[in-house]
Amino acid sequence: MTEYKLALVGFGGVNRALAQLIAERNEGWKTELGFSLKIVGVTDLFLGSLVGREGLDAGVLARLPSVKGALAQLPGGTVEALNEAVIKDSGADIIAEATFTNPVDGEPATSFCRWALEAGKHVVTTNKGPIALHGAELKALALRNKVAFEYEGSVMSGTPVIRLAKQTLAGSAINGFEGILNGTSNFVLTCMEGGLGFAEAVRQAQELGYAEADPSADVEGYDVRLKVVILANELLDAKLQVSDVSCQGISALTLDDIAKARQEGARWKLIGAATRQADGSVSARVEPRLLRNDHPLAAISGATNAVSFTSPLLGAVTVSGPGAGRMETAYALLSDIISLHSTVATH
Ligand SMILES: NC(=O)c1ccc[n+]([C@@H]2O[C@H](COP(=O)([O-])OP(=O)(O)OC[C@H]3O[C@@H](n4cnc5c(N)ncnc54)[C@H](O)[C@@H]3O)[C@@H](O)[C@H]2O)c1
Ligand SMILES: N[C@@H](CCO)C(=O)O
Repeated sequence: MTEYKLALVGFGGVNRALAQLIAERNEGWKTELGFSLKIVGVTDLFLGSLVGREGLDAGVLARLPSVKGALAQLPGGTVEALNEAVIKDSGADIIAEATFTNPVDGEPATSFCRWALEAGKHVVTTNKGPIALHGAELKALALRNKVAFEYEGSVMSGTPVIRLAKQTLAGSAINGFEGILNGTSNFVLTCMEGGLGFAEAVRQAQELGYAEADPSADVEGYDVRLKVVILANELLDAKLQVSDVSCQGISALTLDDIAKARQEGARWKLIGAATRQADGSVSARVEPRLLRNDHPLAAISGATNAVSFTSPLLGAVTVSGPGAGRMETAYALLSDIISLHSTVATH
């Protein structure tokens, strides 16, 4: 039975939920999944860092108070985030990277991924920055170092989209997609349909763990733009850069706009879409769209997301499920580990 040693980089909502999952389910995974996980390192800018080569108590970590330097209160912990040491020297086989998404240059997460891959460690991440901005380089680095680089949670949280489309829709010649790809903005629009103001709806999304560290990334569409780039490059072989995708968010929509749409049998949705053109190029955009109530994406409410892939063989194939949430996204990290385990097991 395999035991993977895991280091958690960024110990906010997602990696803390992963620690909770490990605390509650690790024993069962031995028989269910054929492996178990041992946390050997944790590092976080706010909480500090801690290495325990013999294994740290996942339950204690999951219950750690969210106060500055909290990891220094545990034996051997420090107030500094010793990211490089935890990534390279904690003895981890897998780095679970879940620091904040930087939509501008993907840092420092991209460097964390590079350090790990260069050191021969598998990387699982929910961070959209490194994939959208440096995905090709990091995938090549992983290949050269014969390790896995998995990022299912970077699009639609725990809902399987990337692997599902790449594996089970392989050969279907996907030629475009459109979707609701941001939990926060869809949650905000749903709240506003119920009469709640924009600022209060954003505050609730933050409290529920859906929003980015800077929620303007959610409501201005920048987060969706990263996801559109990831999906287009993965599934349409598009080689898009972030600047190729036009982007408009939902912050200009008022309660009046939303109420008027409802009276007319329609709903505002933030849509991310990409289409293969006749010349083979791929065009992509992020924009609020007014959808009639009978549109398949119109009924998607709250933090739920959905994406419809179009293929000449199948027509539209739509996947829907949680688009954000701490535990839902932690599950995506587990699904990445399951995937790398099956790859490692067959080599
Ligand atoms: N929460 C979700 O629903 C969700 C869903 C999908 C993807 N994601 C992505 O997953 C990642 C983590 O999300 P989260 O909700 O846990 O965010 P979070 O803000 O709760 O946690 C991020 C943590 O990273 C730490 N951090 C920031 N900079 C750091 C640095 N330089 N070194 C070490 N630690 C650093 C912060 O202190 C914080 O504790 C983000 O990239 C986010 O975009 C989140
Ligand atoms: N802030 C993001 C998290 C998931 O990527 C959202 O609300 O969709």
